[in-house]
Amino acid sequence: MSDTTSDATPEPVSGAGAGPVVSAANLELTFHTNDGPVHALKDVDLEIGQGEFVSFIGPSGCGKTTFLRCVAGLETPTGGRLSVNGMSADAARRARAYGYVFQAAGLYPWRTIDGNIRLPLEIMGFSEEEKRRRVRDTLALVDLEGFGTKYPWQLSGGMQQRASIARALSFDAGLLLMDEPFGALDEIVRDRLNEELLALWGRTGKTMLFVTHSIPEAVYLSTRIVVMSPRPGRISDVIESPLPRERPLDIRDSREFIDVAHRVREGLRAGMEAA
Ligand SMILES: Nc1ncnc2c1ncn2[C@@H]1O[C@H](COP(=O)(O)OP(=O)(O)OP(=O)(O)O)[C@@H](O)[C@H]1O
Repeated sequence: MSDTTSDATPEPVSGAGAGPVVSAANLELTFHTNDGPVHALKDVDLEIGQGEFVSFIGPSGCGKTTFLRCVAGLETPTGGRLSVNGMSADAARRARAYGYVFQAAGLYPWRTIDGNIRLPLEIMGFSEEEKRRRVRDTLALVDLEGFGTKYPWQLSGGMQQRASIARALSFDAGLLLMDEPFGALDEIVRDRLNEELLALWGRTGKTMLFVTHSIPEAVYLSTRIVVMSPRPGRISDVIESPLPRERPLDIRDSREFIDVAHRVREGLRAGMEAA
């Protein structure tokens, strides 16, 4: 939809109602390839409530991305049930129930940062005034005020990833799907973005699904950690974090943090041995 065709502002899409935001029961996905079937997900049972921060951790190829793509309605499960905001994942995708952040920032190089954040708003037909307001507000949320007129290549990797998060937040979906968004960044930048993401989650109350390979990142960010094992991708442990929601970085030195990290590591090891 062009921005000149509508002055109306679409309904917000953040309301998920009282039920779980994501509900998966016996979820299965088998890819049929030339080399035979690939069992990417099997017997996945998981409910994720409004405002949770859930990380998915597991060895390469255990189905983390596939699960996120199922929630996003980008893959069709071959068995079991899945609902997102109480509807099918496909209906939730069409209702723009989520923002998606990928490992690579994926910004269009020919658009400014403003222009990149505007893109989903243009597609969704927000009014010009609303587009301006939302771009301004989301730039502020990710601490990029003053960078809207820059092009992606003029920003550091960490700033580009913040812009990509702003783009996913701009239409105020209640659910944010993040697939290793900080995997390519150095540790210092990653630490800072982890702190910022936690603060942003605290301010917005969104439901977060976050894929990572890093145990400290999963433990630092999450209210729950889903440990997955490979061949086929199953959930081998779900760990409730005892950490408070307010988490300074040095919480990583605390006993509770080290204990949760230890349990994640044990879960990963047990999953690998069982596979
Ligand atoms: N479109 C596809 N067609 C066939 N096989 C696929 C497809 N997408 C994923 N797979 C396979 O499904 C399995 C799960 O892949 P997935 O990308 O979900 O794993 P992952 O846990 O996210 O891995 P990584 O941590 O390396 O990103 C892998 O064996 C992968 O090769």
